Amino acid sequence: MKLTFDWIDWIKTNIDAGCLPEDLINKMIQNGFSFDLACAVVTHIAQDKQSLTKQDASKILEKFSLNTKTTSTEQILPKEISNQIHIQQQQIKVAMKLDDPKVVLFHDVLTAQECDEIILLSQEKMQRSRVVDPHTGQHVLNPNRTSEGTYFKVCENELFTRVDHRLAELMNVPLEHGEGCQILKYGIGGEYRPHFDYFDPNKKGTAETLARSGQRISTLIMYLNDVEEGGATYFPELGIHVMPVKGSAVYFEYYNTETKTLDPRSLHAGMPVVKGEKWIMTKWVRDQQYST
Ligand SMILES: O=C(O)CCC(=O)C(=O)O
Ligand SMILES: [Fe+2]
Repeated sequence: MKLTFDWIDWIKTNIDAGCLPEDLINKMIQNGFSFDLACAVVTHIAQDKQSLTKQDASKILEKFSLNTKTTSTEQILPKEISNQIHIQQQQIKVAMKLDDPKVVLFHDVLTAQECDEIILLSQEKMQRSRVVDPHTGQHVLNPNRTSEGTYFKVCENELFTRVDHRLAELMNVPLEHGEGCQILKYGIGGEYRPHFDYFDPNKKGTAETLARSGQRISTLIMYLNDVEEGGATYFPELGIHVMPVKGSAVYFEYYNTETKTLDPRSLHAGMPVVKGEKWIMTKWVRDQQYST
């Protein structure tokens, strides 16, 4: 069970009303919290007799979310209680959030200038996109993915040092768990048919990457330009279309590190571009340190 702002509020209200800490701890355990976490949070709040500001509650949430962060993908994005996330100088806006499965739409993850700079740097080194063949593990051309692409190693230059650190903080994962950002460009008719970002553990070709860097757990797709028509990222199982807006991004999770289960509801597609072109940047995150 995940600690939320509402739970902190509930504990404080009941402590102030004279309830016994033991009763609150029991209630939390009944709701799926671990004994250790329930004890730690209730004791912490009971010790402070002051009134609790929203800022205090956020601090408590951060402190105790960190303790449990790596045990479950539910712990990703602990700062989502707010409609804004302040990272570096960037004021990232939380525009929409689906709890289960977790899908979050962000605005202003990248500045317009960063988007333009990334496109410019990528233009020089574009290649037709390849996918990992699940049978052989080789990178092969695939008709399901009619786009051109390139990638930048983690912290490859000054721009990506800044951006990769920002994305690690936003996705609440260690920098080293992120793959290098991948850039894709789709022309008219270009698309990426429905697929999963996680690796099928039953396929021979994925064994090597799974053994080396672990499973992918989450994705952030960032839109580097406004597409004139078409080009939405579509989640058919959820009925969600994310329209490309320059600087915005869609985040989604699909691997529960506690139960080791993959979530097929994360099926998604890049819909065909009808007018204009579409540029995106994707960050995939592993459950272990990523190495090539
Ligand atoms: O083009 C899109 O909107 C989807 C891209 C995608 O699925 C990916 O990069 O994994
Ligand atoms: Fe994808």
